[in-house]
Formats: sequence, structure tokens, C-alpha cells
Amino acid sequence: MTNLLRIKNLNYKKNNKAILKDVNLNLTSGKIVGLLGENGAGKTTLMRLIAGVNSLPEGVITVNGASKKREIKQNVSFSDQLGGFSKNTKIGDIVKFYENVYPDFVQGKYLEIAEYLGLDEGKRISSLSTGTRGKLIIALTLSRDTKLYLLDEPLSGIDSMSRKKIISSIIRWKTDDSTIVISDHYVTEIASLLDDVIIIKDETIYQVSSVEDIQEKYHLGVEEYYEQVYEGSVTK
Ligand SMILES: Nc1ncnc2c1ncn2[C@@H]1O[C@H](COP(=O)(O)OP(=O)(O)OP(=O)(O)O)[C@@H](O)[C@H]1O
Repeated sequence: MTNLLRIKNLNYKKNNKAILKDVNLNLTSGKIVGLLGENGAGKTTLMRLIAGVNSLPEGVITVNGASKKREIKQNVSFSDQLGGFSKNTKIGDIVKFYENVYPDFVQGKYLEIAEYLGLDEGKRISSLSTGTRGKLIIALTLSRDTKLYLLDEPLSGIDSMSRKKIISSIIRWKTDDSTIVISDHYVTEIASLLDDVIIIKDETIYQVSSVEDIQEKYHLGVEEYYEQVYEGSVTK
């Protein structure tokens, strides 16, 4: 287990309003980590800052030893929501784009995941259901050969069959030395995957715990623990 992600003294404001305050975090490699928090807690913002999509005004982020934004981008595969592509773009063209932009994109891995998830290269973005779009985002994100994967609410708005497929593809295609951070505000379905849990509350990382510690120290499952932290009935 090597140190993969380090965040030191991160502060982030938008329109003069604090979105994230005094965030400090260390993640090692080889884990599946849940990033949990209610709507608007700052999960997406934190992922965008880690991935180098948003500039970091205050604090230091290091991923796999890299701290410059351009180098960090090469070490993080972030689940892009495909908003930059026109509605008429075909899946095959998005895949070509990924191959051109990311030297670590592994076409063979994409083809395997795409086959498993039933993605058709000829389909246009505009014709994709929410579930198929979610599957495409997962296939593209996991097909980069990198150390840190950030999946921003990969199950949001997706039907239960597709959710199961997405979860099983995460398990199947995760490499041993990579770490996958999955954000969500529902916990039930991802709870069984998780090694560690990060809870964002009151604009900061309230606590990082291993699932084992949560069970041993509080005698709670991940979902109950998360709810009780938010209710204030569990303290650090
Ligand atoms: N562009 C922006 N301008 C102003 N405020 C913003 C902007 N983007 C996000 N925020 C605010 O930052 C806070 C955190 O938002 P963020 O989207 O990171 O939360 P989240 O935990 O991902 O929420 P959700 O689960 O609803 O996706 C919210 O209060 C939101 O209103």
C-alpha cells in the first residue's frame, strides 16, 4: 500500500461562499473508497479539484507524487459527464477522442467492458437512456490505465439492473494497485464494495474510517454509520 492521494489544507470558495474548508486527506493505493455526503455537501467539487478540472486556489493536492495540474490529470481518471460532446456524437467517436487525448486509454479494455455492458459504437449520445449513458461513462473512465479513479455518483438516476451491471464492472475491472473513489448520497448498494468511507459534512471531511473500524468501534454498518454521523448521534 503506497500513498496515492494527499490533500493538505484545501480551502475552496465560490462567489465568496465557502464550499470546502480545511480539507486534509490521505488515501493509499488498492482501495475502494466511498465519498459520502448529502446533496450539495461538496462531493463533486472535491472530485473536480482532485482531478484538476477546477483550479485550486488554496492548499496542496498530490496524486501519485504529481502536484502540477497537468501531471495530476495524467494520474486521475475522472468520470466526465460527456457534456462537452454534441448530441449527435456517436459512441465510437467518443472512444476515438479518448484514445487521442489519453495516452493511457486501453482500447482492448474498453472493448471488453463495452461488450459486457452492451454498448453499441454506432449509437449517438442523444439516443442513449440514462442507464446506457451511465454505463458508457463507466466504461470510458475504467478504460484508462491509471492509479486513481473518481466516479461521481455513477448510479444516480439509473435502474436497478443497470446499477448491478455497473457495480459488477467496477469490481471486475479494478486493478489491484489502483484506488477507486465512488461518490454517492445513497449508500446501500455500494456499501458492500467499500474498504474505506469518507464523509463530507459541514463543508469539510468529517471523518475517514475503514469499514472494519466502523464495525468494530461503532458496531454499525456503513449506511447506519453515515446516517448517524449526519444526525449527530455518532461523534469522532
Ligand atoms: N458554479 C457554482 N457556483 C456557485 N456555487 C456552486 C457552484 N457549483 C457548486 N456550488 C455549490 O457548492 C456546493 C457543493 O456542490 P457540489 O455539487 O460539489 O455538491 P455534491 O455533494 O456533489 O452534491 P450532489 O449530491 O447534489 O451532486 C453546493 O452548495 C453548491 O450549491
